[in-house]
Amino acid sequence: MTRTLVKVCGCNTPEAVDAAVDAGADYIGLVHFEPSPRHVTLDDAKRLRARIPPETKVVLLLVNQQPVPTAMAVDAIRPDVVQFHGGETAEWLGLLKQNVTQALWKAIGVRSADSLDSALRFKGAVDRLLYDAAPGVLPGGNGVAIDWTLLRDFRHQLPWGLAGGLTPENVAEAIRVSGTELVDASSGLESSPGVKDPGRIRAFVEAARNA
Ligand SMILES: O=C(O)c1ccccc1N[C@@H]1O[C@H](COP(=O)(O)O)[C@@H](O)[C@H]1O
Repeated sequence: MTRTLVKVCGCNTPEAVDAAVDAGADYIGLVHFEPSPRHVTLDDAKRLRARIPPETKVVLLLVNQQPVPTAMAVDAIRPDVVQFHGGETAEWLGLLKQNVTQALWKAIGVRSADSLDSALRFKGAVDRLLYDAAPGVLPGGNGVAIDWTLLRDFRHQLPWGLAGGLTPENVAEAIRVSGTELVDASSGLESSPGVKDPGRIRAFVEAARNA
């Protein structure tokens, strides 16, 4: 049985970061996007990053940032992964990939099987695709699930992961149906928008591990 990788995203306090580390998450996401209730400034992100041990990977989430702010954020935080969750193009990400050491992930808003075909344009430009619901109020973090069967039936050409509306209650089923090797959750692990619940973080990691 393969071990499913687990990302806990939107950790914006020391308590949330510590809960995700203690639960054994593989990746911890820091959201640097002002409209989000999970936004952290670069100074706060740096402080949170310092609490994360090397065996837990840090993912910096950016949305439609220009090249200079992107470089500043990457230099300041030194994440292991940069996750792009906006309308960033394959061309731009391909250029960026030549200039940074971090792994690059691109979130894809999935509406239908066509979304998966169209995302193949990111082949060579990013290291992983993260399938999420199509943008709603925010570009992500809306707690909306996608049709997991689309992923099971697709011939994947890049490493990929599943996001969108995952919770401790549905993650085992999501892994079983989609066949994903990585799950990513944010709003489903909260007691209110932007407030992580340590108990739900623990339950999510445990449910994913036992799936
Ligand atoms: O979490 C946010 O506020 C956010 C803001 C802007 C872009 C992405 C965001 N979150 C990411 O969206 C997916 C799905 O989240 P959810 O589990 O449905 O809440 C995940 O990668 C979040 O990190």
